[in-house]
Amino acid sequence: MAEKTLNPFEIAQQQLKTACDKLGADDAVYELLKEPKRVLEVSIPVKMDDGSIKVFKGYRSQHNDAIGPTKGGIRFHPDVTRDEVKALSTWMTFKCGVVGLPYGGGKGGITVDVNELSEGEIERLSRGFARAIAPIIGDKQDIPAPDVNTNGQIMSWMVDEFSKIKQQNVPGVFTGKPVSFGGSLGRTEATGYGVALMIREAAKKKGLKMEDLRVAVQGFGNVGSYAAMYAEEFGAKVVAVSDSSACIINEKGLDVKAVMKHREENGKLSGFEGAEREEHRDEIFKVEPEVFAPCALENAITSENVNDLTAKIICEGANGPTTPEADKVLYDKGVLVVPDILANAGGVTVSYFEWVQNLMNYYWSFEEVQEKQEKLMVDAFNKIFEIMEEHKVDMRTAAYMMSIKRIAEAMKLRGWY
Ligand SMILES: NC(=O)c1ccc[n+]([C@@H]2O[C@H](COP(=O)([O-])OP(=O)(O)OC[C@H]3O[C@@H](n4cnc5c(N)ncnc54)[C@H](O)[C@@H]3O)[C@@H](O)[C@H]2O)c1
Repeated sequence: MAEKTLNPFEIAQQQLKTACDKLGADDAVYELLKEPKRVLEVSIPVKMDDGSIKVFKGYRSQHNDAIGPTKGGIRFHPDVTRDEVKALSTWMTFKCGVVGLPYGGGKGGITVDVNELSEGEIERLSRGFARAIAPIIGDKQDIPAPDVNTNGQIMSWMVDEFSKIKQQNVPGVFTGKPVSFGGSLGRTEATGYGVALMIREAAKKKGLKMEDLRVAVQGFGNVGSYAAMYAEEFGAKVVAVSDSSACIINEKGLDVKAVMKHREENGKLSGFEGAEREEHRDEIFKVEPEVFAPCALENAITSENVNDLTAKIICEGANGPTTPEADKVLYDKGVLVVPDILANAGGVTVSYFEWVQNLMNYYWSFEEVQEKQEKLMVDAFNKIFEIMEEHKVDMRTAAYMMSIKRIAEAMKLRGWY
């Protein structure tokens, strides 16, 4: 049966309520967190290449700033709505809280199909959005970053526009910039590296040795490819990876760097010569590994395929890859699901490092960045694992509980309740 689709903001509010109830939090905590503190809706006029004017709708939601400035990406997509942006900003509050970053959640978006725009139109739209949200953002106030269909170039235009308005250079107001323009080394690898770190820690808890692990990774983009590469570097065998084009399988272990090279040259996994077998992309659910890492899109593991999975560990590189129904089945089967808000927090963690480096104007080596990321994420994993065992809940609920407890304490100290 197909799962019920809920408005994303209603889902975020439900998850918040469950965790607040489990924590026994004061009613005021739910009341303070159930709605963003501020949502700005803007109209952005853009002069198109043909001389006409088009007006786009954009949003910036700042969910909670009890712990520090708000932080979260900006997406350019036709499906962007006010409620989606509000939900994503709520989830960012939890994600930052999980790794203990000194931020609350924010998110922004423009309702637009970028495929219909020229590069010049995208630049004018990006600069227009930066001007429109300039009154409420800043390196000590709200720090946006890239998300779906936005990138380092777009962040650079926005930094330039914001700096012109403020009449000073403010590189730390946006993260996800190219390394040559104040970005951090290690950011490209960060999310996948974090996923592999979480696989390693989860395996330790399950009493499994990395050398004995067979890993399958769904999705071979930024997150999936680096998750597979580092899992292999930590000693595991990556037996299958998939993308939209195919699932490639090698029981003896794929050479992940060779797969990355093939994907770079051909734009897809299909046709990789080092595979024993090439199947339909959904065969990834049937390869029976010890670890499954969904790193593609949301709603990948559903009640329809959850019973095909034999993995003992699921590490969610993607956002929202497991439906609530499938999550319950996995919990009942004793599968350890490392939740998205922890497993893919490497990205926002290194964005935080980028911001710190911008504020200091002093830049770290790649090794220093990865070392700092490892410490933050492994500590967070261990703390959440303890909460999970103490309260006999799944790891997702434990992660929400830890995060909400931190925010609730800050709100209490500020005298908000
Ligand atoms: N990039 C980051 O730093 C970051 C951080 C946190 C969370 N995430 C989340 O991770 C997920 C992936 O992000 P990304 O940046 O790697 O995106 P990406 O566009 O680089 O890669 C997505 C990959 O998924 C594949 N894919 C799509 N549909 C598929 C299917 N049905 N079966 C198998 N493969 C499929 C694509 O072919 C591609 O290889 C998203 O949910 C994103 O929100 C990304």
